Amino acid sequence: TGLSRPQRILKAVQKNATKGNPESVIAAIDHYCRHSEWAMNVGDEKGLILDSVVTEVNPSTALELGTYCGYSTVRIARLLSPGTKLITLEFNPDYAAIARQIIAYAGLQDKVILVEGPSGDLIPKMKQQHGIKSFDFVFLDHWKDRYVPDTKLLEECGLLRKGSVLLADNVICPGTPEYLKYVRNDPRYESRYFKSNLEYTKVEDGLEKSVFLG
Ligand SMILES: O=C(NC/C=C/[C@H]1O[C@@H](n2cnc3c(NCCO)ncnc32)[C@H](O)[C@@H]1O)c1cc(-c2ccc(F)cc2)cc(O)c1O
Ligand SMILES: [Mg+2]
Repeated sequence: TGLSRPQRILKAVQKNATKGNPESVIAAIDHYCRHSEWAMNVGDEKGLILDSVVTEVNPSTALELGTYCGYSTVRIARLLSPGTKLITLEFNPDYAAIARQIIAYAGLQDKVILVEGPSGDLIPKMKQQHGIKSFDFVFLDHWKDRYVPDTKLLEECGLLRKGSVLLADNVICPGTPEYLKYVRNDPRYESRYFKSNLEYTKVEDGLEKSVFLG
């Protein structure tokens, strides 16, 4: 039945990007998804907001929920200081295999730890498996109905500290109403909405940045 969409995205990277050049990998995926076929990457517009928050936080420890093809993984990892790593969780082995190749093509394999499996099982293992005390930065971009349970799990596992920053994609489209209620009503969070557009479209979407106050 031919190639999958992630496989076609990988081919576009191999054809149009320069090995070891993360900017060219990002540009190749954005060009392909804007002009050939849409895919659920955070994209170039929301990607600039992601970049600015990652740069501001300059995290020593970072977590991404939902790798998919690794587009936002590359965006985040390219901005990390030397010696720091991004842990990204992906439970679909086919997507994980593509993401590994895209991350490697960007030359960022040494800055990324891609762990295959469901976040619900993996989050409680972060301390003992990866020596994580807490996460400075978390990017939520997996199933939208999992943002609240996984945020609560991060709290319960003691993986958030005073000042940890959560950045959530798609809070308008497809939408995460429960999550917005949670972080906007809980006094332990200071939240702010960054208005943007759904990747590669003119439809409104945005990112919610929430600082855990401890
Ligand atoms: O649905 C969207 N994203 C989901 C991402 C899922 C990826 O994350 C992986 N994943 C999911 N849950 C978990 C999990 N844990 C939870 C389960 O145990 N643990 C580990 N990995 C997980 C999947 O395997 C995928 O790789 C979306 C849609 C639109 C959209 C907008 C408008 C439209 F018209 C159509 C679509 C736009 C977007 O930017 C979007 O992000
Ligand atoms: Mg998304």
